[in-house]
Amino acid sequence: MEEWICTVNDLGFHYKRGGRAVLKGLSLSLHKGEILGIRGENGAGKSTLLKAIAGILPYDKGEVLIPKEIKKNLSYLPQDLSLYESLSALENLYFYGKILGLPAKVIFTRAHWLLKELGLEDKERERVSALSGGMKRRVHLASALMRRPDILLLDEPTVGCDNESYDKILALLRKMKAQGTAMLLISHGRGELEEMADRIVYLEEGRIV
Ligand SMILES: Nc1ncnc2c1ncn2[C@@H]1O[C@H](COP(=O)(O)OP(=O)(O)OP(=O)(O)O)[C@@H](O)[C@H]1O
Repeated sequence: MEEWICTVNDLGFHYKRGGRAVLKGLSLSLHKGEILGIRGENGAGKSTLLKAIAGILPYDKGEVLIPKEIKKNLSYLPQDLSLYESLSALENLYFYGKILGLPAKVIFTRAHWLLKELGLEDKERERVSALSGGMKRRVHLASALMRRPDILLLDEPTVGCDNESYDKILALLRKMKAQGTAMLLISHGRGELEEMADRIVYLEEGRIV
């Protein structure tokens, strides 16, 4: 049997506001090094599921099992951009590296590498506010990769991207996979899941069907 890295059993969740159950006994497993694609209609609960796995939402019932040493090395990329517009790409990455407690030298080495991989080496010192939407998406992804994660939770990583940004982002994700990172990937876009995922599951009515 394949080794799992994250198992979700019978997960239930409802938002206080709204009251309706969003996750209704959802179960899934993510295996080591795997990319698991998650599909579902708008409002099916995909983002809610990622937040519950990331530990941001306290679920009502069920369990999320992630080995302790892996849990410390989990990254979550939210759908909404979380960048300081008035800071440069490099300064944003410095900020995220500091949150992780990394030494400055390590931060700069990693940030330069990420920005180069994403085709932004000549934009390092530009304010984020001056970058295109696709370039912002690339910096946003880099912010979640300041340390190589064992598990990466991706909520629409290429939404609104031009072709170049899309290609750069997928190329970096492939590299991360080759380095052993497992991913849960939500996407609506242009065959991204077919291109990237080892398996695709469907979320419907709060469950995987
Ligand atoms: N903070 C919140 N408070 C109350 N209800 C919420 C909140 N966030 C999401 N919801 C509701 O929970 C349900 C699931 O939302 P969620 O964002 O998880 O779906 P999704 O599958 O990611 O949708 P999309 O594909 O549109 O991003 C929706 O009905 C949504 O309106």
